[in-house]
This record gives sequence, structure tokens and C-alpha cells, in this order.
Amino acid sequence: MDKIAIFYGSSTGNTKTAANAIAKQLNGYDVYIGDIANAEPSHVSGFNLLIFGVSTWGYGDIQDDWEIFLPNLEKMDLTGKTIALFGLGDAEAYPDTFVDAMGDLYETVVKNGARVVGQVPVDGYNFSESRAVIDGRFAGLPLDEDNESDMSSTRIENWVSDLKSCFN
Ligand SMILES: Cc1cc2nc3c(=O)[nH]c(=O)nc-3n(C[C@H](O)[C@H](O)[C@H](O)COP(=O)(O)O)c2cc1C
Repeated sequence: MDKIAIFYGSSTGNTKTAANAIAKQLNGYDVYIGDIANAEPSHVSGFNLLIFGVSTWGYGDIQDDWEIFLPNLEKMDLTGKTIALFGLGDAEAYPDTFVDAMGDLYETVVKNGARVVGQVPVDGYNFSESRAVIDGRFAGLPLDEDNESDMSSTRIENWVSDLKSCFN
């Protein structure tokens, strides 16, 4: 059975909840879920299929635990790894920095050789600007628990169903 690790950073629990919901959809895989706050770099680099979840704070800032872990990620050779990203944000209160932190993780992992899968069309999201939009698409799955929590489960189901074909 293929192993997938989901590492998340979450300040008020929304990204953690999303990580668990994503894991539930990944039936057929051996899924490990870890809080990036407690993760050892060697543990993260031990997986070839990875999903990183991050929320955005301040004004476009990466979540605190990811900020601490980022220097480790910047040193990792991610060649041969397939990585998908999801990001929690608030498009209504922060339309100009919507899920920016997902863009920061994207930039780092691509720079270090990872193949990123699971990009998402911007249609259906109401925002003005985001560093997570790369070539017209979100680098991963945006989730807005503050305004569109009713849409999260469908968004997760559709995204994971697409991911499964990329992880094969
Ligand atoms: C003070 C504050 C600043 C925030 N800044 C942003 C932001 O710049 N961009 C964004 O998309 N969301 C922003 N958010 C929304 C959070 O990312 C959102 O509530 C998220 O679900 C939190 O996830 P977590 O509980 O997993 O950390 C902010 C929320 C607060 C309270």
C-alpha cells in the first residue's frame, strides 16, 4: 500500500480538521498525519508522497509552526517527491492575501525539486490577489472555513479524487 504523509500547521484547528478530512478520503492508502510543530525533518523527508497543509496569518504570513520549520524544508532535496498542497484562509476579510502561505510552500518545494500536483482552478473563489495563484491556478486546494465551511467537504472530496490519479 502506498504511503502518504500529511503534515499540517494549524493555529486554531481549521487546517488540522481539514487534514483529517483529507485523510479520510484517502482510502486505499496508508496515511500518516503529523503536526509540523512536532515534525523531525528526517521524518518528513522519509516520504515520497506528501501533502502539506498551511494557514495564512497576519497579512499574508505563513502559519507560525511552518515558519519555524521552513528553514528545514529549504535545506531538503525534494527530487523525486510528489507533493500536494492545501491552504486555509479567509477570502472575505483578507481578499488581497488569500491563502498566500500556500504560495510560499509551493515556491520552496518546487525550488527544491518536488513535483507539485493538485492545482485548482480559481473559478468559484471570491478574492482579489493571492501569492498562491501560479499561472492562473491555485498551487493547491484553498479552503475557507470562515466564510464557506459548507463547501469544504465537497471541495476536499473532488480534490482528493483528482489527487489519487496523480499519486499513482
Ligand atoms: C489575525 C488574522 C489574520 C489572518 N490573515 C489572513 C490572511 O492574510 N490571508 C488569509 O487568507 N487568511 C487570513 N486569516 C484567516 C485564517 O487563515 C483562517 O481563519 C484559517 O482557517 C486559520 O486556520 P488554522 O486554525 O488552521 O490556523 C487570518 C485570520 C486572523 C484571525
